[in-house]
Amino acid sequence: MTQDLLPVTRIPRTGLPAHAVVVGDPARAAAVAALLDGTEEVSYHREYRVFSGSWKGLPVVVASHGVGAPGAILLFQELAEAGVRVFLRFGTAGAMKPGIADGDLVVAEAAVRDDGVTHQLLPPEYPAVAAPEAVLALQRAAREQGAPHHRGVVWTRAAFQPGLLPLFSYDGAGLAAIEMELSALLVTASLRGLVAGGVLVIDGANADELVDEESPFSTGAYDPHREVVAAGVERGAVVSLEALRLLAEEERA
Ligand SMILES: O=P(O)(O)O[C@H]1O[C@H](CO)[C@@H](O)[C@H]1O
Ligand SMILES: O=c1cc[nH]c(=O)[nH]1
Repeated sequence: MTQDLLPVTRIPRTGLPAHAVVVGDPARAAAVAALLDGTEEVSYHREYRVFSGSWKGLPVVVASHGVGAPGAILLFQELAEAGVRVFLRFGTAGAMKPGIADGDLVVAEAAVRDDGVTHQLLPPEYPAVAAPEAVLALQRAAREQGAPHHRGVVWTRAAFQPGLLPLFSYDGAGLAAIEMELSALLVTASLRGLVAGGVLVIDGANADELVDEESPFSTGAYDPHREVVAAGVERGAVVSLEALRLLAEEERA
């Protein structure tokens, strides 16, 4: 008999744990999953690679959603259909504020909904906010792991690089970091009464600031392939899993 699979990601409709870490890169999903006990690959279809296992006794899902919110939201929706109730996005991002260094973590309090998909689903006034308990669990886990971290509002933006049209600038708005999927996760969770948050490893400055005048498609110093970023990713993986454990502990209390 064919297993009952969800249509886009091909994850099973039932039987997944309720707590999930979601990441952009399928290779990062594998690296986070390698930290679990009893890791199993659940499915791997398109960019959506899904593992299950347990972190200090807590059953968890680790899944990749690829680059960009229109594709990522399909994973978030199907994981929610499959019974995931608590989501933490563990991604990479460009820093937008002085004092936030490469390899540091940014715990998101909210996200600007420039994601390229949720405006087709909801009025623009609908907020993308992280669950306060997720913010506090991530902050506490970062502190306990000794990971340099910050809290702030994140800009989720569909365009990674600028093109010919001028992009709106949030200069002066105090945003902490820029990435591409978080607001879609936060909105998905709010609409369904689920818990979501995000923690991002800084892999350079906002790519917009780094474009080489002579090569409009160069992202200059944007470079996620450095030791300082790899070290941040290692810390961030543990911080994400620990934060899920703290959230589960709080749910039981
Ligand atoms: O490292 P991930 O989780 O993919 O996150 C960031 O990296 C990608 C862009 O390089 C986008 O997906 C962005 O959100
Ligand atoms: O989406 C992203 C990720 C890293 N750096 C950026 O500038 N943008």
